[in-house]
Amino acid sequence: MTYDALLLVSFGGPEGPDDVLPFLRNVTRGRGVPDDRLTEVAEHYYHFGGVSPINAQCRALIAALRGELSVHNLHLPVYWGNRNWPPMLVEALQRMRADGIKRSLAFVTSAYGSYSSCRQYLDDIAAARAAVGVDAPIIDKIRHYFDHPGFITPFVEGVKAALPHMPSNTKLVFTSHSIPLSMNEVSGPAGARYTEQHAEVARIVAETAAPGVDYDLVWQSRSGPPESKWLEPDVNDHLALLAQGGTEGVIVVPIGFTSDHLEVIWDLDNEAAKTAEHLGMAFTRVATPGTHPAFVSMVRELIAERTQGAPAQHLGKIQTFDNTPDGCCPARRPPIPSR
Ligand SMILES: CC1=C(CCC(=O)O)c2cc3nc(cc4[nH]c(cc5[nH]c(cc1n2)c(C)c5CCC(=O)O)c(CCC(=O)O)c4C)C(CCC(=O)O)=C3C
Ligand SMILES: [Fe+2]
Repeated sequence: MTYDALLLVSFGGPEGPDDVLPFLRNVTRGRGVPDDRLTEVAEHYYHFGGVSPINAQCRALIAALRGELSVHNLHLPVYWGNRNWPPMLVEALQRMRADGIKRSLAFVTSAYGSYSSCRQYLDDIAAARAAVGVDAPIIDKIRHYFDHPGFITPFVEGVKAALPHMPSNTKLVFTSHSIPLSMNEVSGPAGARYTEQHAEVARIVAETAAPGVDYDLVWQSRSGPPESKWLEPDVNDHLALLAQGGTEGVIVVPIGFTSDHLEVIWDLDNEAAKTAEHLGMAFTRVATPGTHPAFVSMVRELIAERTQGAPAQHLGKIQTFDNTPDGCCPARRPPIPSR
């Protein structure tokens, strides 16, 4: 297959205080997220002047990708469209159509399966194509890359660099975004793909970077009404449990995320770090891939998989698809049970 463009698809985030509430409404439209939760999350954004770092991180990734592609003599224009805040997917597809793009690969800033981390991106791409209408470019999403060396390596390096500075009784704490249990249950053809893929990443990073050091996989940033069941334990509760058991330090590894956006700089660097401080534990948070050269090269390698049949690189042992087949994760989001 040949492609004439690469489209970066991301979440989007507010770029000033006036953007915060409209952005939150875009994200949670029809989702049953209570107002209390929105007010609380708005405060997290206001703490940073209403600016999420995610758009700047996308711009940095695009700049790095353009460099990477041109160094390798790949003349593929790079476009950018977000799901929830400008530049929106629709505008990106309109620009692509105006530029004569017929068929593009899409790299999504989420490495895993599940409705929220994969299918929702596909749904939003499909909706944007429908909105653009006739001659909208065809978009093929690049596969889940959770166990690609380019995603794993930055976390491995981060853990290795942190370990010598930590107390002897230190544990690794892998974290990702919590999702409703109902969403995890229907994720992937056999269910629980989201948690399985994360467990595999935690295992690979731990065994490579810190053999013999205990580790756990926990969840953060849960949303929805308090009564509904989401993946647990929460990172803060887990830190309390570790402290009770005599753990003196934690290396928190945010494997759920590709860049240091708000879930990382607020929910971990602020909330979880404070929790650790109250508990008297040393705390280090490892960087996300961001624009790490291995991560940037990974995108080029994933393109080569699709265009030149380059062998798929997988460090993990679980079966994954090269691409998301139609049957994978429900095309309609499983409802968050409401109160
Ligand atoms: C799995 C997952 C990822 C990782 C995969 C991926 O990266 O896509 C992710 C990423 C992100 N989530 C983000 C922001 C938000 N997520 C929310 C709400 C929700 N997230 C969910 C899941 C995920 N979210 C779910 C099931 C909800 C409940 C509502 C719904 O069913 O949709 C809300 C509403 C308020 C709240 O309740 O927190 C906000 C503001 C940002 C931007 C950060 C920034 O601005 O820097 C990013 C990268
Ligand atoms: Fe989210």
